[in-house]
Amino acid sequence: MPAGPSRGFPTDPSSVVSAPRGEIGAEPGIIAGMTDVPDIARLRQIGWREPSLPDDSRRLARVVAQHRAGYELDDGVGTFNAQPAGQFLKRGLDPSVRPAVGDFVFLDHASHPVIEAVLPRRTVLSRAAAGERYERQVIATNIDYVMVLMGLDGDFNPTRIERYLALIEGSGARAVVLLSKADMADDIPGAIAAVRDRVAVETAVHAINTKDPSTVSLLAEYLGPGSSAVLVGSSGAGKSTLTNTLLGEERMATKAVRSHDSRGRHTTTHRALLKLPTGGCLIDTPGMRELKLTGEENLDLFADIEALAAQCRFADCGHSNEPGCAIQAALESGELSSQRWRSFLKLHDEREEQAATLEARIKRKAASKPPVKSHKKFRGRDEY
Ligand SMILES: Nc1nc2c(ncn2[C@@H]2O[C@H](COP(=O)(O)OP(=O)(O)OP(=O)(O)O)[C@@H](O)[C@H]2O)c(=O)[nH]1
Ligand SMILES: [Zn+2]
Repeated sequence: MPAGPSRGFPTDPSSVVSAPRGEIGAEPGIIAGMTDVPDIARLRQIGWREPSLPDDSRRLARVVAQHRAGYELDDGVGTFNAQPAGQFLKRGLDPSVRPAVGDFVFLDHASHPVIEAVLPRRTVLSRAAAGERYERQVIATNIDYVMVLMGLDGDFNPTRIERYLALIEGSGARAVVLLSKADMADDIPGAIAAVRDRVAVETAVHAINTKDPSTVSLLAEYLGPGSSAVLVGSSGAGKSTLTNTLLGEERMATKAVRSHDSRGRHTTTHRALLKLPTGGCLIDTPGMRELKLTGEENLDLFADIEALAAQCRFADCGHSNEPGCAIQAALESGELSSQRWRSFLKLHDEREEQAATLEARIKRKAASKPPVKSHKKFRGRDEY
């Protein structure tokens, strides 16, 4: 796993994706009526980890939301809207270099600010996206902790946790598993053991009651100054309730879950960067809330299985009844649990299926003549 939050923020200016200054919307002559450059303490609250400010006179802010019409930013003083520079609107540009939620960006000083550059990202959460090419869609950047929330009620499903972790793997962010509704569970140690069986030893697993204010102190180690976290998990898992508890106030609408399947209604309609009393921040984007498998997750979590498979006598072994199958041997000896093998197969099948769908879509697209599109208009990523 790549280095986590302790990793420094790269500030090598040569790696900053930059648009030529003043290319679009710079509106020379309009001097912004802006507040002072925010100090480091304010930036810390929005997740700035560097000991100092970058040596650049431009305004620094963080992207907290992306709308069809542009971006919403927070500079530690307040939120405001901004447009991307022309550089980011070019057709054919790899979408992953466009500003994304979580990015620190440089802006010009115009009254209608323009994002001129995206600073290097310390972590990138992304998923595959269907397009003319096989591309990555950035979900959020510069996230230190992804808190995977799962209720200890009908929602509890250790296999799903494994799948979330596969998605987080490789992002640079660390996963923290939070088993909510501990106050309603009968067998907490059993549930924790079931999860522990499926996650890396270094992954933290906590059982919590999201309504209990003492969870704040339990989670404080992840949410200190300069830290950025996101909460993910299925609807009804308790993300909004936990957010309220962490904020110490009722900021998010929560609704009772439907009793037949323990799933909640999707009650969250906004996305934002929330500054927590513990000093860190929570990025709350609907797109993050239910991470979906895309067909491109890496299967590093199953490196042991890949290693076993490499020992099979035949390179194209189907791992069923081929002679010299190392997987079958490991299943027989108990070295590999059948449950873990089934999880691997499930994830693997899902991945293949998704990849096939994506490929078919790309082929269909290539076969049909591309429509004439205007590339002048800013077209944001679809809202979720
Ligand atoms: N007893 C108990 N109830 C909880 C806990 N966490 C959440 N709930 C309840 O579960 C329901 C759903 O919680 P939410 O916080 O709205 O869930 P969510 O994950 O934000 O759901 P979406 O906004 O739909 O994604 C609410 O009725 C909460 O009061 C917990 O730890 N213990
Ligand atoms: Zn085999």
